[in-house]
Amino acid sequence: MNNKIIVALDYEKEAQALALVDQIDPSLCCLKVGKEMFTTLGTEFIKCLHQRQFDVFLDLKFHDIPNTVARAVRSAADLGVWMVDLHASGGLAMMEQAKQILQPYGKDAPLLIGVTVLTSMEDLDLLQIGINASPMEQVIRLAHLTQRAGLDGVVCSPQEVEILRNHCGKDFKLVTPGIRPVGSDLGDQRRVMTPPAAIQAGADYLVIGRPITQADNPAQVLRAINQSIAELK
Ligand SMILES: O=C(O)c1cc(=O)[nH]c(=O)n1[C@@H]1O[C@H](COP(=O)(O)O)[C@@H](O)[C@H]1O
Repeated sequence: MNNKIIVALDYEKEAQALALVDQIDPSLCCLKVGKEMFTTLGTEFIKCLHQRQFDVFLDLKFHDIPNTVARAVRSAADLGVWMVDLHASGGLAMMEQAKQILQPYGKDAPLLIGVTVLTSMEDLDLLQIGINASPMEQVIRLAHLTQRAGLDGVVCSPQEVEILRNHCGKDFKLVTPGIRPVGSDLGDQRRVMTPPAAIQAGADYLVIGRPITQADNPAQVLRAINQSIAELK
């Protein structure tokens, strides 16, 4: 898996998503299907992307009792997705059970990733939900818990990557949304970095949505971002 870019296909309609997908090559990026498109289109859409040879990150951020989450993760594995995620704040038992259910899949199991603190959140947002810690402190705490449960990595903001790399080692996957090329709109993202800066900090994968999907020429923007990363030493 050499692709560093995961394009977040956050579109209302299948035709909009396929208009982009059909212009690009699977060597350029992986694709993320999230709550909007999965709720509208379901598993058929995942199969349609697999037919086009793309690796798919099923981003449904499971968060429930251990039994329910583990069974949902097994369904994702049966779909053949490359990566699936759950909220690390669901706790150790939930994450351990989800990891456990993937054992029979061996090396065909999807990467199982824990979401730490959403990239849209800052100190005050955490305080409002009763967490009296900075995003950095909370991300580190949840990353340790995720690693203890045996998961493959975490979703965090690019701003936490450098420190997490030291805490969690080189093999722990760091997946970072909150990516904004210079000059692009922040939208609801708060803890952000540019694509080259996130890669230089040590991110394994960059999740990028609107800067690509809302562009006049999404395929061209994707190629430009890949180029900006390829130029890094
Ligand atoms: O798990 C995610 O992918 C995710 C976690 C997070 O903390 N922040 C975050 O933005 N995301 C997702 O990453 C994508 C970012 O999209 P843009 O803000 O449009 O680049 C969206 O599909 C979000 O659902």
